[in-house]
Amino acid sequence: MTSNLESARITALPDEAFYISDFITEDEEDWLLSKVKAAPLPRWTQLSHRRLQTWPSALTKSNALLASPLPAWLRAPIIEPRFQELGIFNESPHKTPNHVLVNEYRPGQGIMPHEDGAAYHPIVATVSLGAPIVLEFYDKHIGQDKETNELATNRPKYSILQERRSLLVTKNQMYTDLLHGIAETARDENLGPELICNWDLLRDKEAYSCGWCERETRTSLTYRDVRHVAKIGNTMKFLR
Ligand SMILES: O=C(O)CCC(=O)C(=O)O
Ligand SMILES: [Fe+2]
Repeated sequence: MTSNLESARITALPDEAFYISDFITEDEEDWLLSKVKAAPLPRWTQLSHRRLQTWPSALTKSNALLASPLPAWLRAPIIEPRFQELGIFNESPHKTPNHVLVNEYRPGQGIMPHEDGAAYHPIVATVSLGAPIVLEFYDKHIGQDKETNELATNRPKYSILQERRSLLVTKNQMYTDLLHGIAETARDENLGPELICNWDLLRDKEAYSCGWCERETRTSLTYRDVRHVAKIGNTMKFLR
């Protein structure tokens, strides 16, 4: 896949991650946000620190997806043609994402460091809408830092600033060997070329020249390929 994405590579990272700041237009962003808002309230799962929609549906207990197409508004123009042109999912089992999470974070909200696990092929493509946010990556091992006595997981190993309308692709060891999370804060701080791995690829560095950014509501569309798809008629064994 990487040939078409090579200019978007985040070279400060040891394994594969790519960032495209202008992935969708402002009109497309407005339209996508209106589609997210148009979903009926029961589509949302309210968690304590964010809310989310799961398309086409939540995975079964055995981590299978019940075969069902993604809605048209999540397919075009993001998958067709843009992901296809970039070849992002060329190496994944179904050659296309079949599952999308819509996460909405208000100021002060976030997601605890976690890994996405074996249900998905290790490629994640995230489109950011509405406002910038910092995604942080942590070592998996919880150990004590000898100098500071802090738990190692308290400090991110890498930080990526995701601007609104951007695409972030992470794969392989970024997926399997690290945890990722979003701090529960009203303000992202320490923004600058030292700590933000994709600083050179940002659309608007000036906006962060003060070193911080006040959070506003940020919505993400997280595209992945679920490995196991259960066809209708064959679903009963997956539902058990
Ligand atoms: O909102 C994001 O960018 C991250 C979401 C995430 O990590 C997840 O839903 O597993
Ligand atoms: Fe995640």
